[in-house]
Amino acid sequence: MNAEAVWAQLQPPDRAWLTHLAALAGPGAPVALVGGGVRDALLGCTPQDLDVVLEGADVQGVAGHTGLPFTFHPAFQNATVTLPDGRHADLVRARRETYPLPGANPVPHPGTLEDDLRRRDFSLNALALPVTPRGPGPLLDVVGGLDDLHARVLRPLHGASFREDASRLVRGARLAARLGLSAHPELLAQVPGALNMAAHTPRLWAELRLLFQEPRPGRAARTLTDWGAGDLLPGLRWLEALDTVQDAGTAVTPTTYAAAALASAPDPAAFAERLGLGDRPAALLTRVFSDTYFAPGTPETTLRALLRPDAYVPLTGRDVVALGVVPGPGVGRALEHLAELRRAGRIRSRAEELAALEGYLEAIR
Ligand SMILES: Nc1ccn([C@@H]2O[C@H](COP(=O)(O)OP(=O)(O)OP(=O)(O)O)[C@@H](O)[C@H]2O)c(=O)n1
Ligand SMILES: [Mg+2]
Repeated sequence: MNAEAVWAQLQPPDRAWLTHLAALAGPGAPVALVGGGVRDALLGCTPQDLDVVLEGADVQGVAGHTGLPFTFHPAFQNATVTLPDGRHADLVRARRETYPLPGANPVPHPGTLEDDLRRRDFSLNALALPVTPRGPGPLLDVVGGLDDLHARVLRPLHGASFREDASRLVRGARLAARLGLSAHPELLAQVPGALNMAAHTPRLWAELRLLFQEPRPGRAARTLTDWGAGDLLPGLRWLEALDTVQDAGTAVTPTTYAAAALASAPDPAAFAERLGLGDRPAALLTRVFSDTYFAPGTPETTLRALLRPDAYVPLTGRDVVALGVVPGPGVGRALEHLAELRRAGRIRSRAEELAALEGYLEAIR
C-alpha cells in the first residue's frame, strides 16, 4: 500500500524515467528511490529532486545510457543527471561509509541498498522504494522510518550520528521546521557533540546557508535555538520577523534573510566567508543603511523597516513637483539641496525634509 502511494505521488515522467533506469541497470542490479523523495511522497507532496540508489551497477555507465546531461563525481561514484525539465536526479552507488575523522568527509565502500539506508541521517530519510522495469516493489524500511514518519518524529540512526557528521544538526532543524517534526530525545542528546564538531565540519556551514532558502527560515532558526544550538546563527529575532512579513503575503528572498543574519553577526565578514554567502547580502545591507530611496516591497525597504525603524522615506521628485515646482531642472536642484542637508546631518525626518524644501522654494521664488 505504501509503495503504491509513493509511486502514485510521482510525476508520470519520473515514473517512466525510474523504470527506464531500472532497465538500464539490468537484472541483479537493484535500483531504488530513496531519501527526501520517498519521505515527501509519503507526506502527500510531489517529490521534486530525486535521489536514486543503484546497487552493484556502473553508475557512470548507466547515467551515460540515459542520454541526459550529467556530471560524474568519481570519489563517491555518484552522478547528477539533469532531467528534461531542468530538475536534478542524483544517482548514488550503494555504499557503506566509514569516518576516518569525525567531521571529515566519509570514506565510501561499495555496499548493499540496506547498507546505504543505514548510513543515512534520519530514519524518515532512510526509506527506499525499489523500482524494477515493471514498476515499484515493496517499500524498504530497515530502520523504523515509517513509524517515525507517521509520528512526525526526527530520529538519528545511531548514537554517533551527529558526532560523525555535525551538519546533520542543521539539516535536522531545517527539516523539522519545514515539516513540523519533533526531535527524538536521541537527537537532543547529540546536540552538544555536534556543536563541539561544528568548527571542524565545513558541511555544517554549507547546510546553514541552505537554511535561508527554506520556506520559513525564522522557524528553522528558532528550532536550532530550541535545541540548544542557537549560537550557530545570529539574528533570530530578525529572521522570525521576516517570517511574519512572509506570513502577511510579501515574499522575502534568501538574500534578505542572509543579510538579516549578517546584520547581527559579531564579525560579519567572517560569517559571510564561513557560510559562503558571497557579496550580495553585505551589499544589500549597505543599501539598507544608505539614504537612497527604494520602493515599498523591495528587500531594501523590508529590511530597513526592521533594522532602522526610525529611518524615514526621503522626499522624491514627485513630492517636489507636488509643492509647485515645474518639472524640469529645478526639481533636480531642489533634491540636490535636500541631499546636501541630509549629508550634513541637518535634516533627520520627513517633516524636516518638508520644512527645508518649503524654505528653499520660498528663498528662490
Ligand atoms: N549529511 C547527509 C546528507 C544527506 N543524507 C541522505 O541523503 C538524502 C538526500 O539528501 P538531500 O537531497 O540533501 O536532502 P533531502 O532529504 O532530499 O531533503 P531536501 O528536501 O532538503 O532536498 C537524505 O534524505 C538523506 O537520506 C544523509 O544521510 N546525510
Ligand atoms: Mg533531495
